[in-house]
Amino acid sequence: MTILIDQPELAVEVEKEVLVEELVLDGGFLAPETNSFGHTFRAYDAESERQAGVENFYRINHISQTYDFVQKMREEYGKLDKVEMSIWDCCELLNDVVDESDPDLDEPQIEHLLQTAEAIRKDYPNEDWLHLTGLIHDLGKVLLHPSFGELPQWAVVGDTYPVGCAFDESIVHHKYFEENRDYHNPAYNTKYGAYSEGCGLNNILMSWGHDDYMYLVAKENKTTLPSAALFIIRYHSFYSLHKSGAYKHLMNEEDAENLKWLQIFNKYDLYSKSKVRIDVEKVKPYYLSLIEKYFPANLRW
Ligand SMILES: O[C@H]1[C@H](O)[C@@H](O)[C@H](O)[C@@H](O)[C@H]1O
Ligand SMILES: [Fe+2]
Ligand SMILES: [Fe+2]
Repeated sequence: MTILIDQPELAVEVEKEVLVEELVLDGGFLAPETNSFGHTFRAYDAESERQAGVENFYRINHISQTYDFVQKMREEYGKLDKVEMSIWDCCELLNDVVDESDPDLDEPQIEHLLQTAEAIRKDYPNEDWLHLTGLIHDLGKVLLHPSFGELPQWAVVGDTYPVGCAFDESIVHHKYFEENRDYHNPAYNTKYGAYSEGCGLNNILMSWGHDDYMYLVAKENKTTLPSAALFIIRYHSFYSLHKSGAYKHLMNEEDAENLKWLQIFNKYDLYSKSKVRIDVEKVKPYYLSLIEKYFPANLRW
């Protein structure tokens, strides 16, 4: 936040400066340096109680996410014929869900949704669409739930990446791709593979999981959220792009614009992970009002 003060009298200027500082300190979101296990964030090789489980998760994920698999899942889940439910009821289903791919968090996922949204709210009080994006960005993890098909964790959570072209070295635990069938297929293992320069992310297949699923749900249920929100939901786990800058040759101009919002969003998604719980009942009325503004009462999932 920047407040410009034009030619103030000296005494008043000092007073205002103190005020501005306090506002920033109290109100802004401060990213912590370490996670709740005492490590830096996303330290996939650091010895910690979560390390072995997370690495095993990525081993199975990298072996199993193939071009064919993704095609089948998109087709099956694109039907949205599993459940009819409101956004908030879905959030509550995530009460029981813990994400096995995450080295930084072992709290139930509903806490992560609220922690993300509330952190954004501190820095962007007027962007209500971004608050709601925070709340729903991981809602696709309901795929783990029995009524949504009870998919295994490797097909729901973790970082995502394109299939149908070479797996970039910056992807977490890259070595396990050697056991992926597509790694040995010349149609899929070159820089462009099944794609072409600047074809746009909308035209590539991403490994299947909660991002693409929630994107499909939001789009097909005709959300009125802006396109940046849909982009954030769809690509927030695509760290090799938004953090490492890989795969930029597949983006088009619109992707480049939306990427700016995703990079803002990522700070709150990653660094709000903590053991400090949000009081669900206290913030619920605010989020219900946003859901009502941007979504129908019941959605097809
Ligand atoms: O472990 C995490 C978690 O599954 C997140 O929801 C996903 O967005 C991240 O990319 C991933 O690293
Ligand atoms: Fe996520
Ligand atoms: Fe998240």
